[in-house]
Amino acid sequence: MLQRLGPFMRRPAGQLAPVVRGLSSGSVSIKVPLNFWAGKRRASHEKCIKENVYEPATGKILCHLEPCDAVDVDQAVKAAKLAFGHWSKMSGMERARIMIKAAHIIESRREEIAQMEVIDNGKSITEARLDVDSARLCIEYYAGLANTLAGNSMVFKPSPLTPVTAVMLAEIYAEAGAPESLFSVVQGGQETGSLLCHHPDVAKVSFTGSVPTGRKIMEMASKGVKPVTLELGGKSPLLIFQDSDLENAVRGALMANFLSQGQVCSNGTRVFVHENILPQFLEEVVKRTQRIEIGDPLLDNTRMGALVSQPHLDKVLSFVDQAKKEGATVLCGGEPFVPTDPKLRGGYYMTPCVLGECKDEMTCVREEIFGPVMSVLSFETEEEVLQRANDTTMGLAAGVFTRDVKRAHRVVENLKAGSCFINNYNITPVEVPFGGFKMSGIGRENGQVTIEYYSQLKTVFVEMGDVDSLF
Ligand SMILES: NC(=O)c1ccc[n+]([C@@H]2O[C@H](COP(=O)([O-])OP(=O)(O)OC[C@H]3O[C@@H](n4cnc5c(N)ncnc54)[C@H](O)[C@@H]3O)[C@@H](O)[C@H]2O)c1
Ligand SMILES: O=CCc1c[nH]c2ccc(O)cc12
Repeated sequence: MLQRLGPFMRRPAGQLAPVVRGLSSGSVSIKVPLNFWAGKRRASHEKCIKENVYEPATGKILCHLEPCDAVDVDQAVKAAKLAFGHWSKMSGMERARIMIKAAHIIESRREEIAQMEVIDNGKSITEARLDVDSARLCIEYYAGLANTLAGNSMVFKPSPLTPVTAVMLAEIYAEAGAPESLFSVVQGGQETGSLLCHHPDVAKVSFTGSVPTGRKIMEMASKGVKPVTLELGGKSPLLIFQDSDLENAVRGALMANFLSQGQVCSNGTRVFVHENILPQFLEEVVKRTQRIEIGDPLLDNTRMGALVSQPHLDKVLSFVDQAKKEGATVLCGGEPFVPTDPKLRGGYYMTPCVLGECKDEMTCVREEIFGPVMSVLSFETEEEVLQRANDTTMGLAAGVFTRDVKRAHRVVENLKAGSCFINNYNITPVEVPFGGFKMSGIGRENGQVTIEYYSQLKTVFVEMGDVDSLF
C-alpha cells in the first residue's frame, strides 16, 4: 500500500515526508526546450513557428512547442541508432540496473513529476500520483525481465497538447546511466509523427491515439514494411445484471467513465443496465456524479480536473448537444463549468454527464467521445445484451457486474474485447497484457507478451560436422 501514499497523506510512523516544492495552477511558465536527444534538451534546429501550449486548468500559455523538422528527426533517430549499439552490448544485468535506478529516481521525484503532469494534462493530482507510480512499476517490472533479453532504443513523440513530462523521463534515464539517446523526445504534431514513421532507420512504430490516425500510421509504416503496435480508441460496454451488487455496480460505472475527465481509452461508456434495476441504478449514479468535486486539479480533494484543450472540450459538449437532438435525456451535467477561483476561469472544465434513454443507433452510443459522458441503455436478456455490446467496430475493453459466477464467465467468454472486467473496471496492472480487438488496435502493451512485439527472432544453424550434400 505504500506506493499509494502521497506526501500529503497519512504515512507509517517514523517515515519522513519528502520535501516538495509545491506548484500552483497558473504559476508555471516553461522556457526550457522540450526536445531531448544526445544527452540534452534542445531547441529545434530551425527558427520554426512556435505553437502555444496551454495549461488546461487555467487556459494560460504554459510553453511554446517547437515542432521538429526532418533534420531534427534525422538527428534524433541517428543518435538512437548509436545508442542501440551500446545498449545491446551491455549485459542484461547492467541494463536492468539502469532501469531500477530510473525507477528509484521516479520514486524520489514522485510529487514533482505528478504536479507537472497535472499542469501539463489537467487531470487531478490524486490520479497523477497513481500514474507516476504506474510508470515506476512498469520500469521495475521490465527491469526484472531485462536480464535475459536484448534491448531497444526509442524516439518518443508526445501529443503536442501535453509535451512537458516526457522530457522529464528522458532526463531521468540519462541520470540513471542509460547510453546517450537511448530514450529521446521529439516534439511536434502530425508532420513530425509522419517523419518518424517514414524514417528508414526506425524499425518499429508503436502508436497510441485515435482509430483514424492509427489507420494513417499503419499506412505509413507499410511503406517501409515496418511492424506496428496500435493502441487505439474504444467504445466499451459495461453490462449490469439484475443480480449485481448495486452499490459496487454504481462505483464501477463511475470508475469506468470519469477517470481523467473521461479521457481514458478503455472507458466503459456504454452502460447497459437490466430494465428491472434501471431506476435505482440511475438514481444512485446521478446522485454520485453530481457530487464529484470539479476544480483545481492540484488540490487533494479535487476528483475531476480540466479537459485537455478548449477544442476538445467544445467537441465533447457538442456530443452532448447531439445526444439531446437524437432523443437522449441529460440526467445530469454536460455543461461548461466555471470554477469560482478567478485563476481557473479560463480552464477547460465541464460537469460530468449521465445520458438516459439512450438507444443503440445514437451518435453518443456509437462514437468515442473521450470525455466525461456516460450513456445508459436498458436491456432485457443476456443474449440480447451480448449481441448489442459486441455491435461495434471497436473492442478495447468490456465489463460485467453480476453475482452469478457462471453467468460472469459465460458473458466474458462472448465479449469481443481485449480486457474484460468482472465486478470491477479499469484495472490495468503492468503484469497483464493490455490492447484491443477489432479496430481498437494491434498488439499488446504490458505483461511478458509485449516483449514479443518489440523483438526480432533470429534462428542460427551451426553445423558441427560435414555438410550432407546431395551433389
Ligand atoms: N488504446 C490505448 O492504449 C489508448 C491510450 C490512450 C489514448 N487512446 C486513444 O487516443 C485517442 C485520443 O488521443 P489523441 O486525441 O491524442 O489522438 P490523435 O489520434 O488525435 O493523436 C495521437 C497522436 O498522433 C499524432 N498524429 C496525428 N495525426 C498524425 C499523422 N497523420 N501522422 C502521424 N502522427 C499523427 C498526434 O500528434 C498525437 O501525438 C482516443 O481515441 C483514445 O481512445 C488509446
Ligand atoms: O487511455 C488509455 C490508457 C490506458 C489505460 N490502461 C492502459 C494500459 C496500457 C496502455 O498502453 C494504456 C493504458
